[in-house]
Amino acid sequence: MNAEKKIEKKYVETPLMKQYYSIKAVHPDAILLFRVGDFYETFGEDAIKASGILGITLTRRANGSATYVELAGFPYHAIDTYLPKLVRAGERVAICEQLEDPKQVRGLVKRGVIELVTPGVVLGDNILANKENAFLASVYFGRQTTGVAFLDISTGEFYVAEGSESYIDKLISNLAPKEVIYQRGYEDRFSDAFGSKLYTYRLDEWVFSEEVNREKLCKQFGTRSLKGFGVDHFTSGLSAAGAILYYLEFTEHRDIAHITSISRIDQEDYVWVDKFTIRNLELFSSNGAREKCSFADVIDRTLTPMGGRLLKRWIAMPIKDPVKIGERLDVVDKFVRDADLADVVREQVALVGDMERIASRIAAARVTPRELVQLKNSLFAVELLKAALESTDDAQLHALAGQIDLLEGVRDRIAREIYPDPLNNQIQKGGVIADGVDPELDDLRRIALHGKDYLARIQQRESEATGIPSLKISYNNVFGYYIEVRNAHKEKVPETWIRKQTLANAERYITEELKEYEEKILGAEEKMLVIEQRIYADIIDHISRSLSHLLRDAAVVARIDCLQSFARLACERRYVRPVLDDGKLIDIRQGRHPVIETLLPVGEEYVPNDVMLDDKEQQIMMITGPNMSGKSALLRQTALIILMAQMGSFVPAKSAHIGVVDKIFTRVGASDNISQGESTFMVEMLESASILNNISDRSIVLLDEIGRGTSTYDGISIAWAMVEYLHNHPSAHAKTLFATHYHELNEMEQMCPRVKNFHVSVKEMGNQIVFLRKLERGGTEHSFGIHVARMAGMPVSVVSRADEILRNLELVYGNNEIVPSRSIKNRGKKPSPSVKEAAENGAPQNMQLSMFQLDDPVLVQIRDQIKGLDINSLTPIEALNKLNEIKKITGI
Ligand SMILES: Nc1ncnc2c1ncn2[C@@H]1O[C@H](COP(=O)(O)OP(=O)(O)OP(=O)(O)O)[C@@H](O)[C@H]1O
Repeated sequence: MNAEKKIEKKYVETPLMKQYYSIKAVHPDAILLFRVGDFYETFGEDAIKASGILGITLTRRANGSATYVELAGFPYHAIDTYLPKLVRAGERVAICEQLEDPKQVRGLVKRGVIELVTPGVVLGDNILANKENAFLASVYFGRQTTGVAFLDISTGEFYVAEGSESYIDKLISNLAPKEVIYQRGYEDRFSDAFGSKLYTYRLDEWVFSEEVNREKLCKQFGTRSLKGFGVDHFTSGLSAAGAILYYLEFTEHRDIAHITSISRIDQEDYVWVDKFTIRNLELFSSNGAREKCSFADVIDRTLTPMGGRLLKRWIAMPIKDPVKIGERLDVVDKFVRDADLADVVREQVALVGDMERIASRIAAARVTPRELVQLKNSLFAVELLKAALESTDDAQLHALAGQIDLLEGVRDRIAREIYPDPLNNQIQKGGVIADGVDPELDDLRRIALHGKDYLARIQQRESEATGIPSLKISYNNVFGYYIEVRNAHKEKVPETWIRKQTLANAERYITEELKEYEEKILGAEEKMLVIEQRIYADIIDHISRSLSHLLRDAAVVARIDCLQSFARLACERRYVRPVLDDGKLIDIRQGRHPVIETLLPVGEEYVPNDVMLDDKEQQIMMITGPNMSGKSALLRQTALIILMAQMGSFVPAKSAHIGVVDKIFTRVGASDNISQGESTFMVEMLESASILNNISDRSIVLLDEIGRGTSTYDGISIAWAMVEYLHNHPSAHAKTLFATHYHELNEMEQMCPRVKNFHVSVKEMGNQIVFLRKLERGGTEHSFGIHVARMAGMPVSVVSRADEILRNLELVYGNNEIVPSRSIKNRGKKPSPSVKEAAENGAPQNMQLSMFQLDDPVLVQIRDQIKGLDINSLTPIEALNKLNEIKKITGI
């Protein structure tokens, strides 16, 4: 370590490295891309990391015999390729530029960090995904509540909320931020509340000062208070929101005029869809997944990036107000019924570019000429869209049209002043501002243009005068315009020409005339660039004044895009309009799974099913059925249909009546939290506990194979108790679909009047079973697990051994099931066998006493008679023999 320090010290001695280390000291946790000439260089630890992530060569720069520093760099123009890779790898990247023109300065050039790119603060198109928000979240643990704010700097969307930590956790799952900032010192609390998978950054407590942050926000929005945004009463929420503005400054993102407002997220407005449900319903594909077959992928018919992003939010945050849902459905309905209107709308929406991201790039003065042209085209399309909506007699559509601002001033200015197809996409290179905008620019262009003819004329004249046919006039940066002559004609070159360069088979010369011309033309080029840049900056400044209108238009287009997407899907897939109300009934007729039905092989039809739930007759549907029969699919499709209805979409069913739901809870299958040190079963119990603790009478609960992760007895007991709890809860009759392999639970129907048994039907054909996938009333007796094992290609010996064991067990218990757990079944039901009965029926060798009830008379007697014997390992027959022996000896 000491040796390394020494090495660094030596480097500090060179002026360049001294400068490097002083800048690096300000950004110790970022990879510093240090601009040196045409290269970005990284040093030391940064170089080791960068070379690993980017696959670029790592070298050691020697400094004397014993000292070195690692070095890895890449050409500056490759930054668009390399920066996204570093950020995607979760690195923070500080871009350090030369702030002076090296040609103009002697000695060391001034350098400074111009931008700190972190996973949550990204503006570059090449890092951002089109249809995905890139939120930065900020969490503040306040005294009373926890506050949270979300900002997507690339679109200007800014939200604030506060509440319990589990609510904030839900919001974090809904908006999936790329980075979360929070107070230093709260590390344990943060990971307890939100897990350890998020990319986080900690800031000092003072950054979250409520008072300072209120002021900061008002300044940003140009208002006196935050009342107008309806967020004035938030305290910890505003602490979190202000910290975001601080963080933007900290990362050198100061051009944020596009952040014009903040909206609050109210818990009461949205359906509770937590991270378990997002995962269990496979709402979104995980990052980097190749196969795009999540729910979001399958239903997305949006045509704009804005629409795509909004759709994701609608999926994760469905709404609860039947009136608002009805407003969305009305528009979808209109598009479904009026195909011509839908076509016109689609045609125009498809022409609209990413107005939100363009707005952010205008604010940061990074917008490219082609993006401006795209903005102009978008505004023309928006005009036609508005006209199409106004041409209808629909009040909703009129209201939407009313929110559209045509921004003619902006649109016409771009149309007038920027070439429709700019020659360059960088204003620095010119060829962007149209003719006729600036008389001086036009004049200079004429000179430059005629210059070309002029050069062509000189070339022709000299060629004729010297008799050198291949003579060519070209330009390079070193000595400007020159005449190139092939060696074969060297002798014909006039004496007045000045030789500048000798190539392998040619010579290059300059002449007085060319020099003069060069000064004139180069001066013109430079002047033109200055003028073009000035006009461009003025156009951007003009548009900057309309950013809030631009963003409002973008929001309307996004909304229309989502609604047309729903309509298109409804037509493609024969979806129907759901009926929503405040009632407690859920009645889905012939519902289908929106994803599975699209993935079935050709020729296979999805089997639709009915699901009816209410709070009086049928609160809990207990669904049994063999493995693979379709239980999970049925559970998920029910949740998805409810979610779609509350998003405002049509649904895959023949009809659907949905009494609005406030929370969708799901507990399905294994989880991936095992890496965090929790067992599968622990995760199952944690999730189940969270469900039971949060249900209301408007909730829908999906429980799939609860108890599977533990022993049969424990599993059945827990499952049974959970159903009882759901059924008997005094105030919350949460509607529940309960899929299980434990047929014993069918007995609950007799004890709990709102529990109803169903099974997914199959047909047995010899050794095979055929899945009919139809949901039918009543329970089942068989698991067919061994059939499924056979179908899966298990070795024949295993399958037949399993068959044999099953038959033994059936023999012992006299029915199909092994459930000695009489604490559950005792309630007026036929008891499971006792140790004595089991022994007399010839219990198999693998049956141990631990499987019986603790108060079994044989067990009690043995325990009383033989202290210290490990009776659990005995079989029932051994136990009975032992007991008889003892009785003989003791004579009891
Ligand atoms: N209604 C249906 N129509 C057509 N195919 C279906 C239907 N339901 C399910 N399937 C198909 O059957 C497969 C298995 O369904 P699912 O996973 O729901 O079974 P399961 O009963 O939950 O099984 P297990 O108990 O083993 O988890 C699905 O992946 C799907 O391809």
